[in-house]
Amino acid sequence: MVKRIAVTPGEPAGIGPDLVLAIAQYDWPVQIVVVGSLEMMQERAQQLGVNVQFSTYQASDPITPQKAGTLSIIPVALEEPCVAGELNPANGRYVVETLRIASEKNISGEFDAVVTGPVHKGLINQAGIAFSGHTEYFANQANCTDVVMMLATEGLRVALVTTHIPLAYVSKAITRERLQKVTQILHQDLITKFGIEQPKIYVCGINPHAGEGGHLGREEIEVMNPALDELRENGMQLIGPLPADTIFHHKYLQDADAILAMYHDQGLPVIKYKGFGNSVNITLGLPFIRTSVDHGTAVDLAGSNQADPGSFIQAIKSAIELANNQSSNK
Ligand SMILES: NC(=O)c1ccc[n+]([C@@H]2O[C@H](COP(=O)([O-])OP(=O)(O)OC[C@H]3O[C@@H](n4cnc5c(N)ncnc54)[C@H](O)[C@@H]3O)[C@@H](O)[C@H]2O)c1
Ligand SMILES: N[C@H](C(=O)O)[C@H](O)COP(=O)(O)O
Repeated sequence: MVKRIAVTPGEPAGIGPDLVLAIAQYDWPVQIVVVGSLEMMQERAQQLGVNVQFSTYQASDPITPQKAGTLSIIPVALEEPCVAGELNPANGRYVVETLRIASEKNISGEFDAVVTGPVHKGLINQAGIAFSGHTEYFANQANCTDVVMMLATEGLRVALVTTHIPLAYVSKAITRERLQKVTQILHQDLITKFGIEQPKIYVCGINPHAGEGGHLGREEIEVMNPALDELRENGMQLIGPLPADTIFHHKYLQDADAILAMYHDQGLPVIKYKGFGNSVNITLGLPFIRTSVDHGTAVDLAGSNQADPGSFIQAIKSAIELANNQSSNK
């Protein structure tokens, strides 16, 4: 059966709309439906010199594969007109509304996945909405207490125990319960979503040199080892905690199905260095499939035809693959 995928362009003043228009230049084996402003998308297409025929999405329409040069859209009105490259906090509410509609339609089963373009977290907060990221927003919409952010590129998957929180809160947020929950979700999804029979997960320490036997921090000894030992007793293959500065050595990577990093800037700089423009951000533990790009809003490039659509294309391909795997596992 043909799958139906919702796509949110994200921040309208950034490159998200440009990326959506770029993927609309190709045929896809799924129906792609944009959730966003029709006027803004038409204006951006004109600015970029791209020809796209828009049609309004109807849930009752037959689900047909995406044809190059066309786009189906669920129109969502901007609060104020958008100029590419000029961030306007007035449109923060519009961005969140597109995410609300996309998540609602995924939770209800009308759609098989959502692929998100980049949003500007600061601007949404300036609009008066507390927002730290799609990961946390979708978890909240789906009533999930624990979800996992994982970025993947050729030869490397990096998952995070904590996501968008200040560094000062990280150590306290890594409790035995949180570490175990994240590891369990990662282990389970590597099996069910990625077809790895016996996943090997390499776990980073929190402190320099994984605490150096307790001389440079005690979280590894007091929290991490007992949490990981309990999971090992249930048959999980967990290696670590290892020093984060050496865990990304080729010797370990060739054996690892995923690296579990303790915080955002411990794991993501490595994968973005290795695969920026080709990596995909996948939220694990949600009741629906969600993938995204590995980069931000790149407001400096909006409307300029210079945005690289590589990561967005990978995010769409990955969503299709995950949706197909999900069907064959049912
Ligand atoms: N998935 C998401 O929603 C997501 C991901 C990361 C960052 N962000 C947000 O994006 C905003 C801007 O973040 P930033 O400036 O740190 O990162 P950024 O990725 O927007 O930009 C960093 C640099 O990379 C370039 N770049 C980014 N994407 C590109 C592409 N597709 N093609 C060519 N060049 C590209 C930009 O021009 C810039 O020079 C922040 O508000 C951040 O929170 C959102
Ligand atoms: N942490 C992500 C990154 O650096 O690429 C990014 O901020 C997006 O996160 P969400 O998918 O939660 O919006």
